[in-house]
Amino acid sequence: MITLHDIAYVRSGTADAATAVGFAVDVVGMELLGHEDGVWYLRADQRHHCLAFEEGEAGVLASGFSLADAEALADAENQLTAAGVTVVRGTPKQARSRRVEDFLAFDDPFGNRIELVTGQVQLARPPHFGRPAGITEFGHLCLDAPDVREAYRFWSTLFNIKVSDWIGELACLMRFDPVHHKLAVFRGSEPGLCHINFQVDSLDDVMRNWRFLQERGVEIEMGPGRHPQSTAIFVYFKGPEGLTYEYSYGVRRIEEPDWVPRVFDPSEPDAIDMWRGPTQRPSTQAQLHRALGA
Ligand SMILES: CC(C)c1ccc(C(=O)O)c(O)c1O
Ligand SMILES: [Fe+2]
Repeated sequence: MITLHDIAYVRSGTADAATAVGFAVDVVGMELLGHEDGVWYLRADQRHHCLAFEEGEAGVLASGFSLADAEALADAENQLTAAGVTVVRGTPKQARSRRVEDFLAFDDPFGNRIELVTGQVQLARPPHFGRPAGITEFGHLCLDAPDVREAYRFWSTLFNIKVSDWIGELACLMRFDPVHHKLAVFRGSEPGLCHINFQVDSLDDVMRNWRFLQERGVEIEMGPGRHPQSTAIFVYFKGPEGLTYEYSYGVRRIEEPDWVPRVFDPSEPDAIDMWRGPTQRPSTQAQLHRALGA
């Protein structure tokens, strides 16, 4: 089993770096750490970067996960190869571009490019945020896949991944540490990045960000709302070239060794946002009361 230590980064292509980077700094609130050889590095926490824009065609390029060390990386290569997964080792130049010591790359069963990295550079100083969005850390990434159950089988058989909750066959929320999820898979017709999440420091930060996004005319995709799964309060919004960002606050941790994943019904209005729950008395109760002359 391959032991994932943490999420590392999302690497995304951009045909318009100025707009993509400008949004990440001025709207999302990240720090532009710098750029080199056509790659722009955005920072949100101790990581050197958690979002890299690479000049070229727009669209997600890879999602990076960190492993403990070189031995773990070599072992991962052996396990993936034994499982019939084609593995490509990164070159020193490519590793430098990712600010990691070493890495390997492979595709999940749907064509999502995954990179396992060691020695992701960390910076001691706190980020110089583009604006005070209250970001505390890169929280999770959500991939698209046509078959969520198959995605779960892939991740849970090869990695230290457990499912925390299901939203039917629509989404799978997975963890490899006590955080409710750091990897999610959402049903989509094509591989891709559903969204990138940033944790913020307070409920006020979610709501202040929502107001800021509205005033900037940013497309709000969903929320503010509250996820019944992690109980986090969230807002999703659209950035340039279709990159969806999510701020959320209050993601729960799962400390119970005997946690049993729940299955939420995606046909229910409150499956993703518990604030969309019924506000009226269920019609059956109302009918019953009327019938009883209450
Ligand atoms: C709808 C998506 C996949 C989703 C569902 C639940 C949570 C959560 O409980 O925090 C998310 O962060 C999501 O992005
Ligand atoms: Fe999310």
